[in-house]
Amino acid sequence: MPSKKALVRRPSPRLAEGLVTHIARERVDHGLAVEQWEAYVEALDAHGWETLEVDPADDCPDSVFVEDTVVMYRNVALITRPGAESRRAETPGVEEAVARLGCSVNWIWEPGTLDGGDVLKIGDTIYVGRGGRTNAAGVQQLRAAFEPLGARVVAVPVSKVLHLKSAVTALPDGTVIGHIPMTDVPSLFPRFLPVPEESGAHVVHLGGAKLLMAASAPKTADLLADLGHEPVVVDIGEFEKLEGCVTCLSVRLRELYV
Ligand SMILES: NC(=O)NCCC[C@H](N)C(=O)O
Repeated sequence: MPSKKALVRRPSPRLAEGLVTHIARERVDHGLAVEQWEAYVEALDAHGWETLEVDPADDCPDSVFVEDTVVMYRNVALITRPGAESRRAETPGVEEAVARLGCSVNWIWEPGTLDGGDVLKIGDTIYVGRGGRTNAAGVQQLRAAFEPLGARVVAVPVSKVLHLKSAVTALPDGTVIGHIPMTDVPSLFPRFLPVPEESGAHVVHLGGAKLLMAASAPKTADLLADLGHEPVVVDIGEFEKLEGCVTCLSVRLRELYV
């Protein structure tokens, strides 16, 4: 059943201590980050998404990146076991939120690790990045959770960026977009469109032709507009300093059974 709800989570007061793995640490302006987060939430609201705030996890610096804590397929919520130990305390609040929404709940268990940012769904194909945060046991558990429901799980290597979706996301027609220098094996995707900027690889389909994108990728926004898409641009610069992107600041719930 189609639904248009999105989980978001207010930035922790400790946001500036968030993990940084592939880039140099830069000072995060907390006040500006909160303003950017509010504008991001407003952009979802303005395009018909009912945003639901998961209870804040103030002791968890990276908790705003809520996408990493749960993977949705149909109305099943797979609670992850984040690859970074400092992020594991983020999951109980998310579990409670999805259970309240009537989702069936499943879990990634030790020794599995999996971050939601490593999971890209295109129809019933679920690409999963095996990289710094998601291990082989996590991939197997993802398969076991969703293949019996009709999904096909395709594992792809990720070595150049934090998560699979730091490298690639998909347009509404299923074309995968990515910045070639950050993508391990572009040929694994049946239709691949290279984009000129690293952050241009990140889009959230808001509905219709609208694509939520970061302000840091103006050339890619022009490219996508020229192909008939309608970029909706938000500045998420403070989150990009922590390797965040537009995809990881929300979890879209499109198939709740209500
Ligand atoms: N899915 C995502 O792209 N998540 C971004 C997580 C950034 C956070 N600083 C982390 O390293 O876990």
